[in-house]
Amino acid sequence: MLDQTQLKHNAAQAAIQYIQPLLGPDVVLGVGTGSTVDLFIDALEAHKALFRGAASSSERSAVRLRARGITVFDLNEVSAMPVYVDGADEIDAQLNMIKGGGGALTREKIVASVAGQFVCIVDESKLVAGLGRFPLPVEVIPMAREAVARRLTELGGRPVLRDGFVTDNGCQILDVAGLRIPDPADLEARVNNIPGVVCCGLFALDGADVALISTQDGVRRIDRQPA
Ligand SMILES: O=C[C@H](O)[C@H](O)[C@H](O)COP(=O)(O)O
Repeated sequence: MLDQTQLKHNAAQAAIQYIQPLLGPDVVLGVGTGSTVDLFIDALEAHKALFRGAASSSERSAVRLRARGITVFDLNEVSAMPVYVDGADEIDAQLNMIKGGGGALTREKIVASVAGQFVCIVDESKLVAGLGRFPLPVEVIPMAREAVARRLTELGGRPVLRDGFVTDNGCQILDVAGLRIPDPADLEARVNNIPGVVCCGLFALDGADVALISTQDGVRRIDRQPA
């Protein structure tokens, strides 16, 4: 029986295999944030001669990348990247996700938007029939926090401030339990439209293109189906 760390490790290794044909001397990879991505970064070190560097979705991952000898580029220096690799807190079979358990959701969405494809690496505990058990992280501008919280309550949620946490963008996170999410893209648009919201952790308008889901029986791949 593999434990969760071993499952995450296998997902990270599967991502290394997946990206290998995409590597080249000019290639900058998009690298996400979290404990699964930490293992991906560690595995990436052995291949660092085969690509130019990485653009990262957090200071945490940037520090780890540099410690492994991988050059980290400011996203403003990067006009294209073939692939972005990141974890998720929940993912459904349509490859909609909830992300932001580590608070990096906004930069994750930005870096992913530059990439040709989003490869999501998770262990099987993250695969759900419907999103919403994991409280939705919402990054807010601090002066708008209470106004945003009231609007999220009107949407049926129970927002709770992530106490003492400041994002890489100097903002705060509301974790919103209780939301019903029958249509993830619709809710993503609605939450992102609330004044004072920087970004919410739903990734449905642009979900993952490929999921590598690590199970006790091996890594299962799901490709996004055309709409
Ligand atoms: O902000 C954090 C990210 O969205 C992570 O990708 C997500 O929380 C999953 O992290 P982990 O791999 O540690 O479960």
